[in-house]
Amino acid sequence: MSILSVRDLGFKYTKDSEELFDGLSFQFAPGKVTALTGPSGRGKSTLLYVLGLMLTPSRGEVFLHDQPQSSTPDAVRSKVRADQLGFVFQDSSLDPSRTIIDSVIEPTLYAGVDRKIAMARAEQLLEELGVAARSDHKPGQISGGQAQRVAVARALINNPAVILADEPTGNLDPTNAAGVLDILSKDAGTQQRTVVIATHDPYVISRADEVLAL
Ligand SMILES: Nc1ncnc2c1ncn2[C@@H]1O[C@H](COP(=O)(O)OP(=O)(O)OP(=O)(O)O)[C@@H](O)[C@H]1O
Repeated sequence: MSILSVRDLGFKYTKDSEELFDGLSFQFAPGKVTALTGPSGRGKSTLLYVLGLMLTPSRGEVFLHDQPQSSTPDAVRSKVRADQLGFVFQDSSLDPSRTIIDSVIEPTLYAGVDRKIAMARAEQLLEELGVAARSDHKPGQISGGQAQRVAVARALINNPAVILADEPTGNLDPTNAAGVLDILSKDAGTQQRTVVIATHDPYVISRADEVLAL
């Protein structure tokens, strides 16, 4: 069974705009990290939004656990997103009024996880990502690179089947970039999680199990 795949995929932002993805068919390998590469403007970020069920393809289909997703009602898609997908998006800025730890556990509220269990997992993830000491701080009090690692913890908190990440190492120095990739790829292997990372970073590409070039 496949966790995440696309078939004959095309997407247009408007009726008259150029179609992206050229009828792409691809199965993302479960338990593996796939780097999504390609020249600027080819549609890497857009593909993450399509895979994340935030944009609907203009042709073809996205499958999660072999189930087609495009024609499902919005409420079902929201539930699938909350339960099965984790996002690390560049523009997913953290809520400035919440502490880091509250930002990380927020997705567990929608999934109905016990707060104590959520807190313990959040603390463990933050520690693995090297931001534990700052968990009671607010986003304005941490650096861009720390915020990026908090976003990774937030994406992993519900143990999703799929992680979709847009340049997750963009603000990080090589040591921290390696740490983020370690946690993403370790989790991919042990949890059979499918990880898709849109990136230009040669280091990320070299660490990925597979590469999909758009
Ligand atoms: N909201 C939008 N409305 C209309 N066109 C858009 C929108 N977002 C992106 N595009 C266009 O869609 C194409 C793909 O953009 P996208 O950001 O997915 O590319 P990318 O490969 O991720 O680029 P980069 O590597 O520069 O981040 C581009 O031509 C872009 O201008």
